[in-house]
Amino acid sequence: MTQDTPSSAAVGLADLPGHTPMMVQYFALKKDHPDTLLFYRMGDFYELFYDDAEKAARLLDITLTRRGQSAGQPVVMAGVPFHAMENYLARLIRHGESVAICEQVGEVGAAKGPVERKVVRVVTPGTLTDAELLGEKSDSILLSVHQGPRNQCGLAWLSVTQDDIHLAECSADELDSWLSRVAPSELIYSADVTPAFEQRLRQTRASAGLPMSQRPEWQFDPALGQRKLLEQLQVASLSTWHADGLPLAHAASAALLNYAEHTQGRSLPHLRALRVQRSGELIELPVTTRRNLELVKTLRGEDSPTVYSLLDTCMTGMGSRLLKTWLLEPPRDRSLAQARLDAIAALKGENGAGPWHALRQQLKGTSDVERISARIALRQVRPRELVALLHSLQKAEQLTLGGAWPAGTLAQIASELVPPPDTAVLLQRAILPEPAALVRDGGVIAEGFDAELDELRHIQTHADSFLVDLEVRERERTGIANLRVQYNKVHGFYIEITQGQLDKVPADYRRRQTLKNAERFITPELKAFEDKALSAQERALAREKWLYEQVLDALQAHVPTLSRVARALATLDVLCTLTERALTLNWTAPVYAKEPCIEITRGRHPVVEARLAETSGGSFIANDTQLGLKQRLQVITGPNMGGKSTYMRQVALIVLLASMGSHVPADACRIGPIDAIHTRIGAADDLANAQSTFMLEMTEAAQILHSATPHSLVLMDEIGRGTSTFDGLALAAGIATHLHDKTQAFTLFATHYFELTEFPVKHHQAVNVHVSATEAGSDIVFLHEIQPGPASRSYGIQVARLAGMPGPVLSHARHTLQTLEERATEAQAQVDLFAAPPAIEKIAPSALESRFAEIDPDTLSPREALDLIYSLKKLASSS
Ligand SMILES: Nc1ncnc2c1ncn2[C@@H]1O[C@H](COP(=O)(O)OP(=O)(O)OP(=O)(O)O)[C@@H](O)[C@H]1O
Repeated sequence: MTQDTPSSAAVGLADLPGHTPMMVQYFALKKDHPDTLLFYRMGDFYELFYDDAEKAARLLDITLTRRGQSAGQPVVMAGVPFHAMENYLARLIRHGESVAICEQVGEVGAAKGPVERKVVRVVTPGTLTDAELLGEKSDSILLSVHQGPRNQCGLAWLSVTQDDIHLAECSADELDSWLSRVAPSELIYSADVTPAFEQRLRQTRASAGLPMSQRPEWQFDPALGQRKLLEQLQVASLSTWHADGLPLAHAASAALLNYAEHTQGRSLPHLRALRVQRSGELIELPVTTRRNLELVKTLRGEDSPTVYSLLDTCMTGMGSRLLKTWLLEPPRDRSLAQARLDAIAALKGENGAGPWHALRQQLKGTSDVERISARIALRQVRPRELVALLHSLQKAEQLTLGGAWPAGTLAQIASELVPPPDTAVLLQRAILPEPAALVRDGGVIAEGFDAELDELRHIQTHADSFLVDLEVRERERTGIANLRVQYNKVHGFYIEITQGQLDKVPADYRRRQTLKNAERFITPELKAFEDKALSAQERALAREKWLYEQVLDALQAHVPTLSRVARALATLDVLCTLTERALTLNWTAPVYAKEPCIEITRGRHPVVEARLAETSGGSFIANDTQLGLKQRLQVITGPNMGGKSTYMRQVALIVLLASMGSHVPADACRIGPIDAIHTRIGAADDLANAQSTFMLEMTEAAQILHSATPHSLVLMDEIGRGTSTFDGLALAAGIATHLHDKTQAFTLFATHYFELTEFPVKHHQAVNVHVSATEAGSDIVFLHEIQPGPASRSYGIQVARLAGMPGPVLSHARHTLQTLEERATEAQAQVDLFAAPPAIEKIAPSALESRFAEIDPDTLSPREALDLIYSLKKLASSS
C-alpha cells in the first residue's frame, strides 16, 4: 500500500451527481479507505469497483467488466467469489496491498435502498491473523516509526497474533540496523516527517520492498501514546517495564495501536505486555551479516540450506518462530544464554538419555496456541481451532506431569504450562469433536450443551420419521399408491401426485406447482409442519451462533493465561530442539569467559559440514581458532577454494550460536563478551540502490570501521579486490591497520594480497595463518587446514585448470606470471605499506582567522560588537 495509489474516490467519480443508491453507499465506505482495495460484498461475491477493480484485475488476473451505469458512466467492476476470498487475499497481500473487507450487516429488504454494509476488517501485510495468510514459521510485524528532534527516532512494533508491544528509541543513523532486526512486514510513519527522513526510511536496505504508509501526524503524539499504552495494559504506570520516559517510542505506539485497531475493527485486548529494547542489549547483526552468514536465507534468497533450516527441527510453528528470534536476537548479557544452556544440559541428561526425546514426541501435533489465543481475543477463531486448542491444552497438562524439573528455566516453564482452569472442560462440553469449518454453517455446538438447541435439533431430526409417517397415512386416505411426500429448496414440502391419479385428490389439498406429468400439493398439516421445521432450522443456526459467541466471551478472561501457556510450549520446544541438534550433530556446550577471547578447538561450519555429509563429499576438516588480547587479527591467505571464507564464517557462526545459548559445532569453545558481528564478504552489485560493486564494498567497510569496537568480531574477505591492484592493496593495508590499531576488534582478514602477510611484522596483535594445499603433479589438492604462517603461493592457475580453463589460456597465464614475478623482484625498492601517513600539513591561519581568535565575545559592549563587525567585514573584503 502506497500513498500515491490513485483511489476511486480520489479521481472525482464520487462527486458526480446521479449515482445509484448502491454506488452512493460504496463511495461513502470507500472514502474512509482511499488507499486500500475495498472488497464490497454483494451476495456470493466480493466486488471491486473502478480503479480498485482495474488494479485487482491486473494483480489477480481476473476479468474486468463494465455493467450498467451510475452517474452516466459505465460501472467498471471485478469480483471474486466469497468462498475463495482467502486465496485472493493472500495474493494481494504478497503484492504488498491492503484490503478492506466490507460485509452486508443489515437484513436484506429490512429498509428501502441497499442492505446496510460495514467494513469489518482491514487486512494489511503487517496485521495478518489468518493461518492461511501467515506462514507457519514467520510473523507479520507492524512497525511504527516516529521522527523526533535531534536526529532521534521512536519505534514501536507488534504482531497482532502475539501478546506484547515492543518499544525502542534510537538515532536515525541506527534505523537500518533496527529495521533489519525487527524485519517488519509493514511500516507506518507520520505524514509530517521531513522529506530527508522519508527518503532515509525508504532507502535503508532493510526496507526494500516493504509496504509503507503515512498516517495523520496527530496520531504520533507522546501523551496520547502513553495514555493508550496505560489503557491497553490496564496499569497506572509503565515503570514495571521500564517504559516510562520514552516519549518518542510512546508517540510511535499511539499510531501503532490506532492502526492495529483500525485493521481489526476492534480493540486488541490480548496485548498485555511491553518490552523495551535498548541498542546495547543485543549483539548487533547488521543486514550484511545476516545475509553473508546465510542465517535465514541463502545468498540466492532461498530458505535452505541455512543455519536456521539446519537448526529448525521444532515440533510446533510457535517453536520455529521463537527459534528464529533467538538466532537473530542473541543477547549480550550471558545470563540468559547460560540459563538456556543449563536447561539443555538437563533435557539432554547423561549421554542423551534425558527427557528431551519423550517431550518432543509429546509436543508433536500441538497446535498454534499462540495464534489461536490471539484469534480468540480478536473473536476471529474458528471452531476447529478451538478443538485443536483443547487437544493442545490436554497435552500441555500432561507435559507438566513428566517428572521433577530442576530449578531454572525448566521449572519456570513447568509453572507456566498450567492451562487456565476449566477451559478444557468448557471446550469439551461446548464444541463438537469434529465441528463444521464455519459457525455460519451450523454443526459446531455439541449435543447436551444447551437444551434449547437440542430441542430445535430434535425437531429437525424427527422431520424424516414424520414425513414417512405422513406419506403412509395419505396413501391410505387417498388410495394413491405412488403418492410421494418430498422437499425442495424452492417450493418447500409438497405431496406429488401423477397425472393419472389426480381425480383421487382430496378437497383439502392445495395446488403448489404443476409439472408435465404430475401436480404438487400441500395440505394444512404439511404446511404447519413445514413452518415448524424450517423455522427450527433457522433458529438452531441462530442459536448456535449466539452460543459460540458466549463461548468466546467465556474464553476472553483466559487469553493472558493461554498466551503464557503458548510461550512456555514454544520455549520448551526450542530447548528440546537445540538438545536434539546438539546430540545429532555432535555439538558441544560453549563456555562464557569474562575476558575478551574467542577460543575454538576443532570448530566446524555447521551448514557446509551437513552438506558434505548429505552429498558424501568427504568429511569436514575441523580447525582451531585462537583470538585474545594478544592476538586480535588473523591475516588469512591461501588458494582460492582453499576454505578461507568457510573458516571465517564458521568462527562467526560458532560465536553466534554460543551467544544464543546453543551448543556449537566444535570440540570446545570459550567466548568472551561480544557486542557485534560485522562481515564484509563477497561482491554483489546493489543495483537497486545504484551502487557499484566497489562502492558497496567501501560503504560496507566504512560502516564497519565506524561501528566496530574491541568487543566486535569482524570478518573481512578480500577487501580491495574491486579496484586496481595498487588502489586495492593500499586500501586493504589502511583498513587492516585501522582495525588493528584503532578499532582493536577481533578480525579475520582474508586476502589475496601477499604483501599483507608482512602486516604482522609491525603489528604485534596480528598473526599470519593460511589454508593449506599441496600439489600433486600439476593438480592442486585442498587440505582445508588452517596452519600458522603465510601461504607460500597462490595456486590461481591450478584452480583455473580445475575449473576447466582451456590449455592455451593456462600456458599463456603461466608465462605472464613468470614475467610479472621477475619484474616484481627487481622492483623491490619496497614501499612501506603500513607506515603511518605524514602528518597533515599545517596551514598558517588567515588574517581573518587570527582576528577571530583574538575576540572574546563576553567582554564586548554592544557598541564594540557593532564596530567589530564593520572591521571584520572590511578585513574580509581586503583579503
Ligand atoms: N574445512 C573444510 N573441510 C572440508 N571442506 C571444506 C572446508 N573448507 C572449505 N571446504 C570446501 O571448499 C569449498 C571452498 O571453500 P571457500 O569458499 O571457503 O574457499 P575460499 O578460500 O574462500 O575461496 P575463494 O578465495 O575463491 O573465495 C567449500 O565450498 C567447501 O566445499
